[in-house]
Amino acid sequence: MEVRARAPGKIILSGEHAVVHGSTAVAASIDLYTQVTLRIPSGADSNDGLLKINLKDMGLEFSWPIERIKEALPELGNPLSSQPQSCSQESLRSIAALVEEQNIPEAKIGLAAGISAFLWLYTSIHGYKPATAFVTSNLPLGSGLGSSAAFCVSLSAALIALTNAVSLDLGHQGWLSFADDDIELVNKWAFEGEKIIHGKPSGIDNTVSTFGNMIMFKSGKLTLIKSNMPLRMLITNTKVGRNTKALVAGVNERTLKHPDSMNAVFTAVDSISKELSTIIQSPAPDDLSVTEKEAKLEELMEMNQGLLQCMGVSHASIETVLRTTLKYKLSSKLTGAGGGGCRITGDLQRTGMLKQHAPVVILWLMVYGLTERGQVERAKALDQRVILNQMNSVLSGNVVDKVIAELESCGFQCLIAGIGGKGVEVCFDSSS
Ligand SMILES: Nc1ncnc2c1ncn2[C@@H]1O[C@H](COP(=O)(O)OP(=O)(O)O)[C@@H](O)[C@H]1O
Ligand SMILES: C[C@@](O)(CCOP(=O)(O)O)CC(=O)O
Ligand SMILES: [Mg+2]
Repeated sequence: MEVRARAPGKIILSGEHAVVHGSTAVAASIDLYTQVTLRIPSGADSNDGLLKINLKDMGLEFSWPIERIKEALPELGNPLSSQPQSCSQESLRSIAALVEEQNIPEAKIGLAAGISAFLWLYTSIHGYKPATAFVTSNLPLGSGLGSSAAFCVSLSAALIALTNAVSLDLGHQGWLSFADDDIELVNKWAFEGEKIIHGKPSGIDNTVSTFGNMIMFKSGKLTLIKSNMPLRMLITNTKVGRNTKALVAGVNERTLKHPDSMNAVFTAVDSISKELSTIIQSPAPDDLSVTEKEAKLEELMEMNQGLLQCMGVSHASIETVLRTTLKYKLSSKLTGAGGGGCRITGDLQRTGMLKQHAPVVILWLMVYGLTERGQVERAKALDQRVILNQMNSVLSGNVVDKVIAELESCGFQCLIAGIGGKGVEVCFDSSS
């Protein structure tokens, strides 16, 4: 039996961190994916009695004899794929021991959290069957683009697809979406994996990776957003080390210290996210209102960035990007967990879960109408005369090309992402 699953990364347009404390956030899927191929051998082909995970991009493979897993996690003998289970502290300790046995290279120690999530999800859904999971991704890990969620969602989808808990057309050629109830199950399992990687996730990342599109999310509930504006994002990767779990814990600590002030910050973020989603969804009756909407979105983004600074999750490298884009009158904000302020605490330090790893932070800004591709789209959407006026002022400096060149000269990486595409899909057809 073999299946492939792929799930997208995401950007958070507003509300990261505050969403963990109950505020509204807005997020969209991006066109970068993690893909998991799961092979469960049948009959004589026993896979040497091993459970393996092969991280193809990194050239790393980890494996455990099934007997060793049985001994470490004896309570998982009767897996219930239709009932997502949280990993208990006791199981987490046993999993940490299984991961430690693999001697993950020190430079890649951040992978320990992902490998732990794999062991929990696999054994909870399939029990003690030998199998191999192959993983590839074009998302940078630990960057704010939701690689942890894309990993958990694609893994959960592949695992669930090979059970009786869902009904999928095995003869279907090409990529296939789940039915409504089944996709909820994938999302719930993925959330259990995210808990192992993030500690206290809001669930926004796994939800947007599962359902795709653009979503508004608050306290576990999602509302799909239909954007009436073609948005494109310039994403800047500062390549500064950080870890979501540590940053979320840092915001929590600050909230315990200053509950009233921090709650006021979270309330302000809630209003920003709601206003942002209203603007994105409102119909654009004329050309001017599109420009006005863009200006308002930029202002809201700038306000959200200020509040993220209040939460203590900005970083000197992020400030450098903000200053650089501001020179060109473009606002930016960090997306995802942010950067800096990593904190290592005793118990978790042992498992390597809180150490810094794959070093990147992402920022974004709207580039609709400012790149050549954006201008073509704007030309389709707006009156030609207005476009020419706008293009003249914008093109005189070719703003986006200049800002990209300057950001890259600081050592940052830039990419333009398409947003709001499909969520998780599976494929049983090895030819596509
Ligand atoms: N393709 C992958 N293979 C293995 N582990 C992964 C993969 N993608 C993500 N992870 C796990 O998720 C961690 C990064 O998650 P996180 O700190 O939340 O940042 P982000 O979700 O923004 O990329 C990695 O260090 C690793 O443990
Ligand atoms: C900071 C947070 O809001 C988003 C984290 O995103 P990422 O793991 O940095 O991609 C945490 C969460 O919502 O679970
Ligand atoms: Mg994450």
